[in-house]
Amino acid sequence: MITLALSKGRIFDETLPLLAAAGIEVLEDPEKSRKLILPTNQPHVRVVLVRATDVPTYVEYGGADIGVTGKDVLLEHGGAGLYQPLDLQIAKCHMAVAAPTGFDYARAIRQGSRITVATKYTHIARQFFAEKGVHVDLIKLYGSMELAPLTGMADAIVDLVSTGKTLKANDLVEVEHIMDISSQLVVNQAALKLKTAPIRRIIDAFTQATPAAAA
Ligand SMILES: Nc1ncnc2c1ncn2[C@@H]1O[C@H](COP(=O)(O)OP(=O)(O)OP(=O)(O)O)[C@@H](O)[C@H]1O
Ligand SMILES: O=P(O)(O)OC[C@H]1O[C@H](OP(=O)(O)OP(=O)(O)O)[C@H](O)[C@@H]1O
Repeated sequence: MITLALSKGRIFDETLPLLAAAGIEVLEDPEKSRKLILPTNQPHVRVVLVRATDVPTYVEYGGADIGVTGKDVLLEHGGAGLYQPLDLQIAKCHMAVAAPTGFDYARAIRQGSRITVATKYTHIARQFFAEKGVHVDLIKLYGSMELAPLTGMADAIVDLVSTGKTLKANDLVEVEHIMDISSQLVVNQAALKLKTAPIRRIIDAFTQATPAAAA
């Protein structure tokens, strides 16, 4: 049995065409079913639905053999013990620093001021500001980061940006591009040794179906 960990929403939706390329069809719609283990047309392949932030943990501890997870989640998790063979080029966005228009971020940085930054991505933020030599107080949040500067709790945020609509709707502007983000295939190292052939088949099919491989 091969167990694949996915999160509901964009990761599940954008992984479906890759699964199709591997001849795998998920037999139930996660938006309609309350099941957490979904069968596929291949009796030896199943999908488990977990929180996006839990995908690396499931794969690390063998709850799943393989998984699809954002680079953001992977960097926060640390990626310990995970084989990362492929950037799938799906769920693309970027990590950015954003601030209210009224906050002169460039000036604060120039003057070496200490700034308060709210984010779900504390590892990425800490490393980014450390490399820039910026003094930051980080406030860990689990969602709705945009609210922090609007309520006066933080000077800026570190969050994911795709269309920029969320920032715009909350009167925030992007002031730094930290890194491009896409989703990665992650594999449990022990599973790769024990189930080499079926896992390799999936990696190869996904590789063929990703834009990078086609280019
Ligand atoms: N607006 C976006 N556009 C494109 N990709 C995105 C966007 N937001 C997030 N992503 C990517 O998709 C992944 C999954 O995001 P999703 O919104 O499904 O989960 P989440 O709500 O961040 O996680 P959790 O449920 O664990 O809090 C993220 O880790 C990121 O890599
Ligand atoms: O630049 P945008 O296109 O507005 O996307 C950015 C938003 O997407 C993510 O959130 P979430 O996954 O909750 O948002 P979504 O699923 O509604 O895009 C992220 O945390 C931002 O809030």
